[in-house]
Amino acid sequence: TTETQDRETTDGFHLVIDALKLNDIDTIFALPGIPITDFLRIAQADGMKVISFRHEQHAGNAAAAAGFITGKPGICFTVSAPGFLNGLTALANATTNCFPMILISGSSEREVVDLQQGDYEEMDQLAIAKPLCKAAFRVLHAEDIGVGIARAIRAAVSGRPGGVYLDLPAKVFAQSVAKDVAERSLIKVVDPAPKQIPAPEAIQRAVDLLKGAKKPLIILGKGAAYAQADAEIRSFIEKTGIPYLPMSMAKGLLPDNHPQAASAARSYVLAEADVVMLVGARLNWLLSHGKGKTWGAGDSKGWGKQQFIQIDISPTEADSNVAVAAPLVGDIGSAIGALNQAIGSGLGKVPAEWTGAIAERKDKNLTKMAETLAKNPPVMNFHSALNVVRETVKANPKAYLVNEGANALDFTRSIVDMYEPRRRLDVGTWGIMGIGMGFAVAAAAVTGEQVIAVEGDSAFGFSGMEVETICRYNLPICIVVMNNNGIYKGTDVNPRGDAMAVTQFVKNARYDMMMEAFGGVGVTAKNPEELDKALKEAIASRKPTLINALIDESAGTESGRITSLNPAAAKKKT
Ligand SMILES: Cc1ncc(Cn2c(C)c(CCOP(=O)(O)OP(=O)(O)O)sc2=O)c(N)n1
Ligand SMILES: [Mg+2]
Repeated sequence: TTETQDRETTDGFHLVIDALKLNDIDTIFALPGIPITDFLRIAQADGMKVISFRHEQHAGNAAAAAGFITGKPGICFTVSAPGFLNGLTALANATTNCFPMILISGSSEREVVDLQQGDYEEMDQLAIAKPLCKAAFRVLHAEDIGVGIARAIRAAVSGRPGGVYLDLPAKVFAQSVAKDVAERSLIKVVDPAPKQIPAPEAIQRAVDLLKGAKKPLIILGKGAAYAQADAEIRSFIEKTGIPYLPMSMAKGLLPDNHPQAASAARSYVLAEADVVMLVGARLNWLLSHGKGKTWGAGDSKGWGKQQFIQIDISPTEADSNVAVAAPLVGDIGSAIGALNQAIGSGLGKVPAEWTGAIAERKDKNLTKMAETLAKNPPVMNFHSALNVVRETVKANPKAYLVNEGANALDFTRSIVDMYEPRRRLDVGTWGIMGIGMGFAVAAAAVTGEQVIAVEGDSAFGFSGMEVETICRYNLPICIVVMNNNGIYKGTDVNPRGDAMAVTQFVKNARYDMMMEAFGGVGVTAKNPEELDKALKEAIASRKPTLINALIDESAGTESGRITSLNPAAAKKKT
């Protein structure tokens, strides 16, 4: 009878949930629809936290950010074909950022897809996902769900973390499986991200290089933040006294106002250092590929005089751009731990000429910044607005700071200091717009902490509809839209005058009303005092809030810090 049948069988829906729960995964970021709606209902009824979004890209971004924050793969569920494609951008971005996430999409039946018979939302999703992510698997039988989830978890977090795709054709969910078979089919993954211990000779080679350095520098990448080896890293930096530069999402590993922080003398230390230790930082475009003017080389393709030590989980990362004199392959916790072991109480004093020269430039630049921040121009600009955010984050160091835009990004990165690890979530290696609300929802949902999202008005537009998601779950997120009426600025001109210029938006748009539309708090801030008051109220109330900060539309530059990446516009034909 169905009674006995129920007692003895389970199904694919429940096997997916049991496999995730068995591996301590309790949160799913998703957008319902055929064939996953009932799965999401059952998961929610079964006690999983299911956060349902308005566009799959933001559900995927939330999964990626959850992965970066927790070290466990974030889970994103989408419908087939168009839903899957919407999730792909987040999956590819997670893979580029080395954030662990698993995109699980329902898909059409293999026999129909492979014969191209025109199924509902027919697409060969596995083949399309493969080149864009770290690993991709498909499960055809419910009793393989345990293996599928286990392999996806291990692939997402072991070695270099990244995005994994898991394809579940619709009928797998409904397949029934005898309970005892189901029990045996589930896998609790043992040690999904095994330590990779660096070889002693690699440690010695690095120590010898540092010992001989006159101008050593450490660069901390987001990999160093992700590693959650915070005490080991801090101890190595303080024991050696070596100046360090945190890349954007490594800010806060040590407090940005730490005496050895060299960010305020960034261009000087990159050009002048003689031995540079990269910790979870790749020598990609963000570090000018390790060559050219940034590194003190005469011509743009020339190599500087630096000798590089590179701590990376992947043995093939070394020499990707310039020679690496001391590759240190292993997980960052093990590598830094072994280095701390090898150096005992330290490496001897860093030459005072070097630390003195850095201090001089830091003081000069910080004094100049303080003067700029102290100005209170009649029309609020990035500096006077971000001075308020700077003080707010200093007073709330555990708050997560989500940040995207161009000027809104670059000025926030240099003006708003971070004091705790993994609290700054931004556009990452790709410099992608649209991560804002997905990252903010993940940070708030996974940690319960206050989130402050500093958004360019263009950047906000990519995920703005998720304001409804934020209100629906009543998340402690305060969005500050840096409203300068456009992409980069609001003053662009269309020479024909028959339409707004291509980078302009509606003047003084009322983004705050979007938040009010869904029951949140909307505020317009015309000056720093109003911005400060609204931020304080948002943090005190922990209510979803959007502050529409009106910023001087002529402030800032095209593309912010990366203006030089714009191809030179063809000279106008005279
Ligand atoms: C997905 C995507 N689309 C477009 C871009 C190009 N882009 C875009 C569209 C930016 C928005 C800049 O405008 P904003 O209003 O967000 O910031 P500011 O006005 O403060 O500079 S920054 C940037 O690199 C991108 N990086 N990512
Ligand atoms: Mg703008």
